[in-house]
Formats: sequence, structure tokens, C-alpha cells
Amino acid sequence: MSDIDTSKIIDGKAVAAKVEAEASAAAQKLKDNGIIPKLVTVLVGDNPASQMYVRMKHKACERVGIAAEDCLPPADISEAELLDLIHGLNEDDSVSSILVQLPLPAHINAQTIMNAISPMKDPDGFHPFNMGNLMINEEGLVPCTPKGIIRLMEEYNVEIKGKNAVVVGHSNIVGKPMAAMLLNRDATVSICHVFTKDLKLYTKEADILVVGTGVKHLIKADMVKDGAAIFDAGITTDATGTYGDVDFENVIQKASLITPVPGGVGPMTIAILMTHVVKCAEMIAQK
Ligand SMILES: Nc1nc2c(c(=O)[nH]1)N[C@@H](CN(C=O)c1ccc(C(=O)N[C@@H](CCC(=O)O)C(=O)O)cc1)CN2
Repeated sequence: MSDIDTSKIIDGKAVAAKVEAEASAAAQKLKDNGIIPKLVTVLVGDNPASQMYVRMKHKACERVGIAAEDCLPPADISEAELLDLIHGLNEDDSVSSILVQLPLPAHINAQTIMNAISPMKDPDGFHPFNMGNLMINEEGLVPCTPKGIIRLMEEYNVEIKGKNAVVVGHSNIVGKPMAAMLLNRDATVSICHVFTKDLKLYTKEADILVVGTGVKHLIKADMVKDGAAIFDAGITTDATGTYGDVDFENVIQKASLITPVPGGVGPMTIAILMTHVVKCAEMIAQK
């Protein structure tokens, strides 16, 4: 193994702890005024990775002082039944946030479900109203993973304005909102994806590189510019371990800053979620 300069490694766990402490203080203020922020998670079926992420979210709620409940419909729930469940949660005044864990089974259209969640109770920021606001630089409830990456950039003083930012992956959860957030901060943004003909042509020019594809070690050292700041939102777990989309050990030699997997972007997703649950409760209280 080559020598690793640990000063280049972004500590996502430490920043996430700071963000959770902020969420906890904001939640306490609400509770002092008799308002209890409450997250309901909806986990359809028994996907083990999703079960783990939902467990992590509930543990974070406990740390932060947010009430949490889980709803565990079976994998064969119909789309209509799931919509009924969401409508019930929208109407329930004790619920401030509704989160449907993704992915959903193939017979359910995920966007139809996202569209049904009240935009004010949408801590994931996936509702078209919240996504639309992001596009016009009115960032309210926005997707947690890219927002967590922006927070890491702020904490580590990564300049965004005027920089070449390349986002690899064009998912609704990470790539598209990430690109919008970077554009809102005046980066020159390129979005690459599975149909991009020459990925390296773009990644080599990136001052800021964000990758979220789920393809293990897609980004190799020869694809990266010297001094780039690199954010890895991908995660692959197989029999040999947990990996990101970036070949960390080799790419770190060229990067100025880099997130590890695990312990980089992942913890930020959940910490930002906590701030959004509090924000939803604040918005509902002000209604
Ligand atoms: N409704 C949502 N569904 C999904 C989202 C989301 O933001 N909202 N994102 C992903 C999964 N996800 C949260 O749900 C998530 C993934 C990974 C982590 C994380 O902290 N990972 C750890 C490693 C965990 C491990 O040991 O495998 C890390 O990177 O350090 C948190 C949240 C898809 N679905």
C-alpha cells in the first residue's frame, strides 16, 4: 500500500456530528415551545441495505432528540395503498416529516410517491416543488446528500465560484441536485453519466469532482487533475468490503482533499436529514 497523506482526508463523521449538534439545539428550541419534530420513515419490503439506512436514521433521531416512528409495509403493497398511507401521514398533524426509503419495489413508481408527500413534510427534498425551488436558486428543502457535500466544501474551505466542477452520475437523488447546487454557487458545471463517451476528458479538468454512480472504483488516478477536491457519494458493498466510486488509495495521491468511503459523504446525508426534519417542524409551526 502506498503512503497516504491523512491531512487530505475529509472527516465526514466529525462534520456530521457538528451538524447534528446544530439540529439538536434547533429541535430543543422547538420543544421548549411545545412543538415536537417527528419523522415517520416508510420502508417498503425487506431490502437489508435499506433496513440498515432506516435504522441509522432512527438512531440519529434519538441522538438529536427528534421523535421517530417507522412504517413497514410489505413488499407487495400496491401503489394505491402506499399513496393512501402517505395521504394519511400528510393529514396527521403530529407528523412533521415523511421519508419513503428508496429504492422502492419495481411495481411502484417512486416519483408518483414522492409527488404525494406534502412538500412541507418532505425532508428528502424530492418533491417537484422543492426540486423546482432548487433550480431557481431558492434552496429550501433540498436532497440531503448533495447538501451534505456542499456543507463539507464549506467546512473545508473549498472555493466553488468560477471553478470547474464535474458531477459524475445524473440521479435525481445526487447528480442532478448536486449540479444545481454547484451552479447556484457559480461553478462551471459539467454532468457526466453512463452515456458520456469520454469520461476522463471531463474528469481531468475538474477542480471539484463529485461522483455518485454506485460503480466501484470508477474513478482512477489518471482521470483526476492534480489538486482536485474529490467527493465520493457512491457505495458498493461486496464480500470483500465497502468501496466508493473512487479508487481512494491511488487517487488521494493527486487530490488536495478527498472523502473516504465509509466515513465521508454518507454520515452527512443523515445529519442533514436531521436538520431538515427540524426545518419541516418549524415551517409547519409558522403556517
Ligand atoms: N429516501 C431516501 N432514500 C435513499 C437516500 C436518501 O437520501 N433518501 N439515500 C441512499 C441511502 N442512504 C440514505 O437513505 C444512505 C446511504 C449511506 C449512508 C452512510 O452513512 N453510509 C456509511 C456506510 C454505511 C455502511 O457501512 O455501509 C458511510 O458512507 O460512511 C447513509 C445514508 C439511497 N436511498
